[in-house]
Parts: sequence; structure tokens; C-alpha cells
Amino acid sequence: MNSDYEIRITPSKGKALFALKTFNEGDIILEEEPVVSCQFLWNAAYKYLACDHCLRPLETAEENVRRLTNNLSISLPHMKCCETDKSSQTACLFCGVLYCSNQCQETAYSRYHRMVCHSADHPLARLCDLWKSIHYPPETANIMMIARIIALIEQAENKQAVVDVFSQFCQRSVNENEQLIIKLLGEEYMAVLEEIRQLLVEAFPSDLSKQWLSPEGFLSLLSLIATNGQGVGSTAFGQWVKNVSNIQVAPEEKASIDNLIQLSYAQMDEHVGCFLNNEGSALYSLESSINHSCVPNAEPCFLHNNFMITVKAVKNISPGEEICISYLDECVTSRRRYFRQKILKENYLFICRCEKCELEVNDPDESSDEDSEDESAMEDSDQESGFS
Ligand SMILES: C[S@@+](CC[C@H](N)C(=O)[O-])C[C@H]1O[C@@H](n2cnc3c(N)ncnc32)[C@H](O)[C@@H]1O
Repeated sequence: MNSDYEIRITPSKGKALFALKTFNEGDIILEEEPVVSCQFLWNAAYKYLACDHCLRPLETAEENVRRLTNNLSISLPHMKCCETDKSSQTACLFCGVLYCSNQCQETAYSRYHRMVCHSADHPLARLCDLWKSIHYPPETANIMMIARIIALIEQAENKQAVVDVFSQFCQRSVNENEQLIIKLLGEEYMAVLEEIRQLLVEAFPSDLSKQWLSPEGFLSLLSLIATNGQGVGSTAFGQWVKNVSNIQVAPEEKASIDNLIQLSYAQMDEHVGCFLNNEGSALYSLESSINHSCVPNAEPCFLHNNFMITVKAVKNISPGEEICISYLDECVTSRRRYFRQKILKENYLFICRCEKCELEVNDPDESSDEDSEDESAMEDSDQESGFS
């Protein structure tokens, strides 16, 4: 039992997280590891090297910046600011997936990897290929999350306890599940879903898994990860930049490091655009109970450069206040109510009942020219940020 916050059921938003103590701006409210997580498939295929369990970067900062800029001549000073420890890395002897440490490998193996470890001709390998053929970058979800969820249940000694963990996540009606999946994949790919489901059934043929993988069960699993999945990102170069910016150096050296950083990001922009990070998605037990607000008082971040999420206060929060994050990019949160509601309704399938939207309830329900321009920009950005 935590005395800093608690989950309560609210009439308008379902589950919500409330503060039980004062948090000052910048305070850490909570930190947690996910129940399940997975790197995106294209992200992994494009050699964004990350631990298969915790998504920690496996490249050094220098390898990372060279790959992302396609410039092999870049050398980074102060490599002690790079946190990648190659000496602790390890690989699964059978399927070859990489881990940052024995500990991650052992945790993965004991919890789910035994069931999902596969060779190139396994149904799960075909599943990954099929998923990649219908879900191109920018990725928002990964079918292997479902495989890992099933594996977690299959491998658990106390299966009911694992099932209970997943039943706490926000669920939707059958009709809403379908709408979300259409949004996730696009209507034209809905027929392929049955092929995907069949491959999962082939990979997990037990009677227990078949229950989860019935047509309806499968759709609700997909919808569960779309509704509750949180994007996760890690970066070796970004971490080096953060660390190197905090060391004391002479002003001339500082200027030369800043110049190198600026130049590197400019070259990355040209070579890989916005695809800078190791990326995946994850389900967090507590964090997924945090509702959206257009005036958030908290934000999620990844201070440990792996899948551990930190929720930080961005304003002072009083005991009894609801803790909310924004599901939207900052540029959308600052727009008019009509526009924010439209984006949330279309992408997340809910009508926002946050404090700001409730206050502006009488604002006109019509779009402006500015909104229309932003809508086309959002079509790209909402794909980038995914559903959460
Ligand atoms: C990740 S869950 C958050 C926890 C959720 N309230 C629950 O009961 O599990 C996201 C869902 O919460 C609800 N939600 C989140 N923010 C909301 C808001 N500002 N207004 C209304 N509903 C909201 C929506 O149903 C949304 O799909």
C-alpha cells in the first residue's frame, strides 16, 4: 500500500490516480517497470540495438551517432559519459536476441522468453513479417506484445494472478475495440487480422491460449495494448549528450562539444529524420491508470534510459488532486477545445472531461482555418506518438 497516491474510480473517467500528499514541481511521483514491453519490429529490424527485455541501448554513444548520421568519422570525447556497458551484454543461444545483462536474460527467460524463443521458420517469425507488412514506421504497437502476454500467462505458476494483472487495464466494448483496431491498422488491413490470429493460435496451441485468442479475445487484447500502451524510448547518444552537458569543462571545449552535438543532430535529421531512439511500447500497471488532461500536472519520462517509467510533477500538486498527464503533443494541448476534443475522440475514442475542457464547454464547436491546417499536420504526428 503506497501512501503517496491511490487509485479511485471516478464517475466520468473510470479509474484515476489521486495524490495523497503534496508533490512539488519536479518531484518524482512514481517509478515502475512495465508488466510487459516490446521493442517495435521495424525499429529492431533497422538495427536500433536494444536489450530485448528492458530496451536499454546496446550500442555505444559513438556507434549510435555514427549510425544515425551515417558519418563514420564522428568521434565523441568524454566517452565516460556513455553508459553502455558492452562487457555485460549477452545473447540467447537459440534465437540470438540480445540482452544488456544476464539479469535481463534470466528475467526474460523465466517470465516469457521460453515460450516466444523461436527459429526463422516458426509461426512467430511469420507473424512478425506479416505484422511488419501492415504496420510501417512510425510504429505505434507491436504484435509481439500479445505473444508476450500469452507467454507470461502460459509460463506463470500462478496463472490467475497474471490474468488478474491484465484484467485491471482499461477495457472497451466489442464495437469500440473494432474501431480502435481500424484506427491502428487501417481498414484495408482488417482482413489480415484473421491470418495474424491464426499464426498466434499456431504458436500457442494450448486450450488456455486458445481462449485468449478467440476472435473476440484477440480483438480485445489488441485494443488493450492500443488503449493502455505507453511508448518507450531509449538512446545511447541522447544519454551521452545529457551526461556530457553536466560535466565541468573549459568554455572553449564546451563550445566545441555543443557544436558537435548540434552538427550531429542536424546530420541525423537528414539521415533518419525523427527516428532517433530505440522505440517500443509497454503496459504499466499504475501509469496506465493516469488519465489525460489538457492542463496536465505530471509527465511521463524515461530517466533510466530503459523501460522503467518515471512520472514527474510538472506543477505543484496538493493532496486529493487528480494526477494527470497529457496524451497529446504540447502543440495540440495548447489548441482550442474543439480541436483537442476532435483529436482525442478520433485517436483515443473518448470525450475529454478534463478540467480545461469542462471550463471551456461553451466554446463554439466549429473549426477555424488554423485548425484545418493543424489537422493535416496532426495526421502525421498522431501516427508518430501512437495512441499514448
Ligand atoms: C490509459 S486509460 C486511463 C485509465 C482509465 N480511466 C481506466 O479506467 O482504466 C485511458 C482511458 O481513460 C479514459 N480517460 C482518460 N482521460 C480521460 C479524460 N480526460 N476524460 C475522459 N476519459 C478519460 C478514456 O476512456 C481512455 O481511453
